[in-house]
Amino acid sequence: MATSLHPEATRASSSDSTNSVITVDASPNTQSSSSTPPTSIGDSVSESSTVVKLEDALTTQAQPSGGRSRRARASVGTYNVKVLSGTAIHAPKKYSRNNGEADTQTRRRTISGDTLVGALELSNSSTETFQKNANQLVHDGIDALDLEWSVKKLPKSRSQISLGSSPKRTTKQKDLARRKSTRSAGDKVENFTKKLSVLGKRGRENFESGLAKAKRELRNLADTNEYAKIDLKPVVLEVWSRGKLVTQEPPKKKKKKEEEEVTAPKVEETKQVDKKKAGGRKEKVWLTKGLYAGQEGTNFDYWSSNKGKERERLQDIAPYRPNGILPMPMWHGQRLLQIGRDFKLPFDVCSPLPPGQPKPDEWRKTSSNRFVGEAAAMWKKSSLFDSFSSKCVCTPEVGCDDNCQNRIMLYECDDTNCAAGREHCSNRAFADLQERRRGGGKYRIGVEVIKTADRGYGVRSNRCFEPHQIIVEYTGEIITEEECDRRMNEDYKDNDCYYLMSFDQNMIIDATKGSIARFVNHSCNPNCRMVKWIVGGKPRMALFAGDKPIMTGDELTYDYNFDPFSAKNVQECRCGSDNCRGVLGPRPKDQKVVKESIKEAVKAGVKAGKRKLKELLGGENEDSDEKTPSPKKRKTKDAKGIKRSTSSVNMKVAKDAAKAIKKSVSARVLNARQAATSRRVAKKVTKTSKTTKPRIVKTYGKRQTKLSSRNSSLTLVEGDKSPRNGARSGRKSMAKNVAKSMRGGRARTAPKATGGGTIRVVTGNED
Ligand SMILES: C[S@@+](CC[C@H](N)C(=O)[O-])C[C@H]1O[C@@H](n2cnc3c(N)ncnc32)[C@H](O)[C@@H]1O
Repeated sequence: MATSLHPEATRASSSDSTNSVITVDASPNTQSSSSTPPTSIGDSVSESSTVVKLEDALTTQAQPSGGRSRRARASVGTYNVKVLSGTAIHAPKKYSRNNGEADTQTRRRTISGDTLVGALELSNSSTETFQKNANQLVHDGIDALDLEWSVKKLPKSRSQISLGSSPKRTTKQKDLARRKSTRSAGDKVENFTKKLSVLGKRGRENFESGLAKAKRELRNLADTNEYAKIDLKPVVLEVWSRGKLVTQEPPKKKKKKEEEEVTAPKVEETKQVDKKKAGGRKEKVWLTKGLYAGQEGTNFDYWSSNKGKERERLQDIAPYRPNGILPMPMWHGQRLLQIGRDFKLPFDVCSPLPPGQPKPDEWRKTSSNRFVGEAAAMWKKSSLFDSFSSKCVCTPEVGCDDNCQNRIMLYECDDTNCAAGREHCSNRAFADLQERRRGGGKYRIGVEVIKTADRGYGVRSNRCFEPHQIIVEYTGEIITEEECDRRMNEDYKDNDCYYLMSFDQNMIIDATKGSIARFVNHSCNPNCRMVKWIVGGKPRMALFAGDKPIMTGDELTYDYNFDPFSAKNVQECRCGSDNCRGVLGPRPKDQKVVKESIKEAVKAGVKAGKRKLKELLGGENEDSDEKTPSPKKRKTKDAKGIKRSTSSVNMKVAKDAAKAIKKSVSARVLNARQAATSRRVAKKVTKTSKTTKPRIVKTYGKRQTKLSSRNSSLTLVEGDKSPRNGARSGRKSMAKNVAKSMRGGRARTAPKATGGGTIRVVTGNED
């Protein structure tokens, strides 16, 4: 039966309090089991005298507390001597092994309480000091050993203990570490050991052995479950995963978040559940739905131009999906499906024309100009030859840009006339062309002949060209006017088609033997220009891209821009452009005149009528020598017969004048209409003349009127198989006209005037 040394100790013994240090052993000792005082001397002798003193002391101390303490005092005789003497630890184990808990408690008692008390009991004789010291020492011991912390709180294993020293410790672990250090080196322990020095040898031995045991116990307890509430798992908030630092939220924060999530609306919850896997990681949507899953569509800017029904139609094909600064490739595909666009494969991917295309038989190709007959000698003799020189003053820093003098004058730069140098000069189109063609091949040459549906042969591009880039040179034989006439009358007399272009210094390029450029057709909305340049002191013609780039496969065209000498022979244009003039050449001048003539006729008629009216009225005024009265005055003043007759005469004159105006206006309108009708008839004749052979010779010629114009003009002479004389006379007149126009051009010469050469093409109809 267990009794307590102190009323508090009694309470403690009945509880699991960690402070219950001085509880009495529950050993079945008969002496101690008896609640009655000792009846024999032996009994009393067996008890230490200090026990009596202790009893007294306790009694003295317990007296003021009343009856209960008395009972406690009465039970003093039952104190376990072993316990008090500090030998209880040597008691047989069977007495202290009722259960695990009791065992643990027993061990604890043994370590700190009983031993110390026993030691004190032996060494102290004074009851009061004993009491004080006992209490003090017990408390100090408890503090020093720090047994107040629950062993349950200790880590379960040594490895877990070592975690406490890791750089990232929890507060609990830190606290534990602090306590440990206190226990090992604190002041309390120091005081306590000082006090221990007053103990006797046996007491010290007991104490030391107890301490050693305590250490062992602690080590053992480290592996028990008693270290509860300490994080069993290592607290790792940051980990490296697949080369990335993954920071986990601290548990507190996580808990808080979880609480918030619980209160959040259910919809969000379900969303998160969708996104998250069981492991807590986000589900990779693209694994199941593809890389573009969840991507928003393009902003569909290209729809902005489509309004109304068109937009509705497109909406039906695929619903509008807004947003997206840079649409993903798939939306480009969608755009293609919806809007559609002409896709042109580059030439090196797709050969533009299938094999077996019809080729012009009569064409003999040359890639450079060649003087024939007297042309070369005449060319050199010309005083203008010396004028073909220019020097640019461009610097290498700036290069030959748009301000290059040579460029403005349509002179190509070369090593002799360029100040910028080859590397910095961009005014060498012909040299570039030569370089490009040197390797040969369709792509480098860049053009090929095609057969058009209704315009004979034509030329199309085999590659893309930048705006203003040189495409192909117009080359042929350079002949004099006389030679041109001879050829037309003799060599080409049976030809349907002539390729003669007025060139320079009264010379003509005959491209019958010439470059592919001769096949380039006319368009009222062309994509190219034929321009004459001075290259190395010699004029050369070439086809250049227009203001827009040219795509692979585009048919190349330029504006023939020829000026017909006669309105009778105009060839119908089949270029098919929106702004087609209807004829090969500029819009006939009298077409504009028609409108103007009507207007002018009306104006003139009105003017004439007014004049007549004035004359009538003015004559009257002159006769009277009076100031012209106001109509009111006159009314009141001249309300007589003469005046009346005068006014009636005036009325008659006015009527006549009005009639005259009417007549003249209607006559002029009639004239204008007649003119228009005659032109329509002439056009009809021309159309029919195209289909019937032999044809009338059509002679056109035009001098370049715009000095700044880079476009060449074309003189077209359609082949004629009608009576030779007529044809000859036609050709002669054509040659004269061309020569005249060219001479005129040179007379007013400015270098720019040479920019547009006069082109004269002699062609037969292949239809
Ligand atoms: C210099 S050739 C062009 C090559 C010619 N198509 C051929 O097969 O040799 C000019 C002639 O081509 C035809 N042509 C060119 N452009 C035309 C167009 N826009 N409309 C109708 N015919 C055109 C006309 O018959 C014209 O006389």
